[in-house]
Amino acid sequence: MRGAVSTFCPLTRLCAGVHKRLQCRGSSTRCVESFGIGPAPHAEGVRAPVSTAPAPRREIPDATVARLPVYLRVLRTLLADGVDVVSSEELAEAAGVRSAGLRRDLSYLGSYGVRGVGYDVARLADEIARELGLTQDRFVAIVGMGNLGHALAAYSGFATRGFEVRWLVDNDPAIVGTQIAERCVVALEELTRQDPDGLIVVIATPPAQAQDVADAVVAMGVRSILNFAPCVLTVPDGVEVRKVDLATELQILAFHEQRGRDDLREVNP
Ligand SMILES: NC(=O)c1ccc[n+]([C@@H]2O[C@H](COP(=O)([O-])OP(=O)(O)OC[C@H]3O[C@@H](n4cnc5c(N)ncnc54)[C@H](O)[C@@H]3O)[C@@H](O)[C@H]2O)c1
Repeated sequence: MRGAVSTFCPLTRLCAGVHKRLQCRGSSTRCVESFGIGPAPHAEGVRAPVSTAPAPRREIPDATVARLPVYLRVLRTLLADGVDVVSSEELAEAAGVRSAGLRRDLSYLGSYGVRGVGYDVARLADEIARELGLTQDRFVAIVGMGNLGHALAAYSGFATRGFEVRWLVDNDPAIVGTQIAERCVVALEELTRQDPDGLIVVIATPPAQAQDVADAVVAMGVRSILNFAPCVLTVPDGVEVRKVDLATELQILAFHEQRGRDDLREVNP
């Protein structure tokens, strides 16, 4: 059935070639939805598959997920500048990626743009935000209000990307109750009494305390942790931990720089 619709789909004609570019997988409904052009009449004798079942979730590679926030940032800047449509080349250049890679990334979302026209900026931004789970309110709790915690609390970039820093947490009685970045620091016990829905916990404690903090917030129902402490956290299935380690990034840069120098020496001994 899917093959039959793919072969005879009248949208090839109606979309003036766009449908081919979509590499139709047999669903003209999907084509209509992808381009927001409204339902199309179907050729005689050809029936579009009608399904009310939700489309199966497509696996998205981690590398693509990592680039989606970059695309979203660029798209929101374009929106703020009043740009309605952007070509894949323009979007790719602004995001610092190749346009073929960008098109492949966006194809995982079912976004193929319109040939010769480009992507609808607002629509694509919405799609990416939805895919990233940013249509739900997200709150951040920073645990550990030392040097790093202070810097993170003062960082305005969370709010501009839709993350409200709601809780600043420490276990030092000298710090609990003080104001940092116009917020009152609370004890960890206070945080664990809160609703975990939409909460992401940032751990900025010394490594020796990070597992205890992770255990406490997992027990309250938190499912997302961003860990700055240089240690491996053990968490149950269903809890996602991302690790940030600037020193590791520097080591990777050092590795590539050394490789580059070695390559040059091989060319010009
Ligand atoms: N990933 C990175 O790139 C990166 C960069 C800088 C620092 N770090 C790491 O971030 C962490 C914090 O660094 P820092 O310089 O801010 O340290 P810091 O000593 O200045 O601050 C740590 C804070 O954590 C609090 N704390 C300790 N145990 C706690 C607990 N159980 N509950 C709540 N609060 C607790 C302390 O009271 C203190 O205020 C360290 O693990 C450090 O190695 C990582």
